[in-house]
Amino acid sequence: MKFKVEFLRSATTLERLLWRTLSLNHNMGNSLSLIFAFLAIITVSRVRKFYSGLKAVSKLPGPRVPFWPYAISGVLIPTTWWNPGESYHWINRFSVYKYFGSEVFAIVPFLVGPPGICISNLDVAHQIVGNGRSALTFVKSRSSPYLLEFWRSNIIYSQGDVWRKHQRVMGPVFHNTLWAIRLYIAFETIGHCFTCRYADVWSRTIQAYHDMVAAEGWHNMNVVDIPIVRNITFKLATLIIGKCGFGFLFDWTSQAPLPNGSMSIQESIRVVTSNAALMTSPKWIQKLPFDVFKKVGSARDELMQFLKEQVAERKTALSGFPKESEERSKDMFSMLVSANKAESEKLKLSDEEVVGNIFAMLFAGNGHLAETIAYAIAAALGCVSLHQDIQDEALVQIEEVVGCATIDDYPQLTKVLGIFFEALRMFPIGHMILCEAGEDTTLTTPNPVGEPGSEIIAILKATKIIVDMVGIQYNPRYFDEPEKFKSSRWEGISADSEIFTAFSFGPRTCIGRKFAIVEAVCWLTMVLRDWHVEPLMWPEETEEMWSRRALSARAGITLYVSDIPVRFVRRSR
Ligand code: HEM
Repeated sequence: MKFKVEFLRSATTLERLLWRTLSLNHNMGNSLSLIFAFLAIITVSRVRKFYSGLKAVSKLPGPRVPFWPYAISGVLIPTTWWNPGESYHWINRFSVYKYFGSEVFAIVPFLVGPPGICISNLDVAHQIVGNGRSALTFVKSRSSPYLLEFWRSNIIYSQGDVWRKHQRVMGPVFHNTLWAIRLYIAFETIGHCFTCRYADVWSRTIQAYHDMVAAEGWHNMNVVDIPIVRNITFKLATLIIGKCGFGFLFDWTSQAPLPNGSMSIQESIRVVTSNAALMTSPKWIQKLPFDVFKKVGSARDELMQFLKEQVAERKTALSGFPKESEERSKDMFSMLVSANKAESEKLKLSDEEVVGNIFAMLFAGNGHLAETIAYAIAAALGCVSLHQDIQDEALVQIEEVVGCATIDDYPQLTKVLGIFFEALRMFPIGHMILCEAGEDTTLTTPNPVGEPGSEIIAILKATKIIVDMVGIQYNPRYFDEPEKFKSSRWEGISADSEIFTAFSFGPRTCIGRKFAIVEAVCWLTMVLRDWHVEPLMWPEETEEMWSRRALSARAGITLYVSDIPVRFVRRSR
């Protein structure tokens, strides 16, 4: 009934006529005419949808396809010539923008989903995610309507004033901002120096490296084969975020059990992370009687409960004895709770929002925290394994910097930073930023290289906008020979520079950028200092064949890098 009312309200005269025919025929029981009328209505409404889609994107060139790539149908059907699918921009990264002769193209579906624009030009991207426009012109879009229900209100998925409220509390935890200083003064007894925060990430990463070598039994091995390198990097990432982020007490081998649960914290993080897409599917799917759904559901609920208890515990600790508070305040979770405590009642986050933020950072967004760093470091090892010369150059610098003892050495490790940046350029783990036009608007798109001037294109409200990080980072306008791994392109670019775009840019840039870079540079430094990293190849396999097999990825919530088998060969000292 609701459908009928809505349909008739928005239908054209022809569609109304067809609807009447359908109703009439239905009364007459003529099933053939019924089917015909039904198909006619569908056809007319889809044709109408298609033309309004073309209008919404100013008829920009691009694929005309049945499904929007991020609609359930578009995701479930594999990428083919008629269905772009989630990995379209990744699979076609060397050719798609060239093919359409522009850095902006439009996907217009005729069956399911909205029209959308893909962008590989930075000037245009800045018009969307940069400063300058009204916050309502382009808003963050959720790939699934169930996301908010699952992640609750948090910094990643919120907009406007709600986002500013989250940012106000979360920002100081990561940046040395005025708010942070205010907070530091207000809570001098519990405040923790902000450079120390990253020094903590650095020293714990070094510790994790040594623990890993001991626990995996590598200390007396000259050759170590690692068939799936992300298994190691995921363990590292979970450990570091667990300790520096949340103060959890686990190490490389020991597991920290959830209080009421059947699994450990690490295991629950792994289960939820690797099934994040499933958890954001409709409720009825999650209720299907499959073991995997039950396992993921209980991992999520137990973790959520555990985090709630942790908030309460930290609140008590913060108002307790200074000594006890000082201990607790060293992790970001406690900083978040105390930052929230410092806010006026009006701007405070509820306990549920605090948990929502922790939860969202652990799992939402581009996979986040553990998964993004794990995949990024895995990609760096894979890429550099094919470049012994780059490893040797990095080693010279590492040895000059004498043993990478402290975080003070970090700015001098530019070669290792270059390796990490270049791998993240080639494998942008946060592979796209999905927005949508909040109102009718325009975009100014520069003409192709060599043609001065620009063009203004009109965009209608609700059009999806994909800031394509893959497209940007493979765009020959910014990178010569983008298909080649050249870590030297980042020489002289500071770790904080927005020229490096893989962490996004503008007001909604990644707040964990420094955390991720410090951890990755530190761990890669330790590995490259002690080992040659080589591709672990099959017999008869060449480097080209290995590269095609092992250095691949697929796009989903994040860019899932494949197994990347590598071999560590001990350096002779
Ligand atoms: C290599 C690792 C990482 C990569 C490649 C990465 C990339 C990104 C990207 C591309 C965005 C923008 C997403 C969007 O606008 O849709 C983002 C946002 C964000 N990232 Fe990261 N990230 C990484 C690690 C981290 C870490 C370690 C943390 C936290 C400790 C973190 C916290 C966040 C948060 C909270 C946002 C949302 C910011 C906002 O909307 O205001 N990220 N990240």
